[in-house]
Amino acid sequence: MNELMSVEGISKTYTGNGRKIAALQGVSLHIGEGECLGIVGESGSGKSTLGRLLLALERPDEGDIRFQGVSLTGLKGKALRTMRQHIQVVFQDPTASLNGRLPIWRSVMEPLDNFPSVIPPFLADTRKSRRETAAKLLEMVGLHQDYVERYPHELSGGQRQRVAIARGISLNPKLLICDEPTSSLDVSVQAQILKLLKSLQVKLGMSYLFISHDITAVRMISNRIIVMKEGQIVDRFQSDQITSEDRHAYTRLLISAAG
Ligand SMILES: Nc1ncnc2c1ncn2[C@@H]1O[C@H](COP(=O)(O)OP(=O)(O)OP(=O)(O)O)[C@@H](O)[C@H]1O
Repeated sequence: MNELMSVEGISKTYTGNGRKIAALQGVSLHIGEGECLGIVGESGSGKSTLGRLLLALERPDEGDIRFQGVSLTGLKGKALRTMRQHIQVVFQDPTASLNGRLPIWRSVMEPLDNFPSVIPPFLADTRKSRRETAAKLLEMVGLHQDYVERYPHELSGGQRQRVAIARGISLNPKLLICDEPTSSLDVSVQAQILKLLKSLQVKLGMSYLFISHDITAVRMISNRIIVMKEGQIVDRFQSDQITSEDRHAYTRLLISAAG
């Protein structure tokens, strides 16, 4: 499997209330092309910080992040913008990530409006019309095209997350960072969203970094899993090795807490 992203020894420290918080300490990992890497750990273990650094929204204090061999840590201006096209994100709370004053089609089109020259193969027939493009993207995430004219408050939580996923895939990214994408949803809706993410990954050949505190959700979708605790990686394994005796005591604790 070709390597898409590699992370070498990254650290990030924040200062809050006059004290230093080591959010990440010497984290190294890689993500292969077409693979889903799961990141699991309890609240505060550094998962979202890792996601923000991989999105180049923040820079690490130490270490390097490479995307297809190119270091993100040194990128600026146009080069950074171009790279962003390939790494997209779906956050936990679709209500916060969608603008409540805009019809759905405008939110879905936001990334494509920022990259007018990008024409993903699955949008080749529709790219001339923004509403048609949005309708096609909604169809890809299992929503009827009539939803293009609706507003976020008219949709359920699961439907809003589908809209956020439609926006996340719109530029045909190589990597989709999913930061707790199912955590705000009811259990039955969570399963549907995981199923959708899985099928889109196969269809579009994307890689995922799937971040969650929920080891059950992570194991359902990931090829490999990394377990984080207090800013460090404490365990890493293939998903089918989750019950192996080699698992770290903390991984076992997460599994037994999940029931
Ligand atoms: N901008 C910031 N300023 C100060 N401290 C921060 C900042 N961002 C994160 N932290 C701290 O860094 C640590 C790691 O936070 P992070 O959000 O990455 O963890 P997490 O595993 O994603 O947890 P959660 O699921 O609760 O978001 C926490 O102690 C958090 O309070």
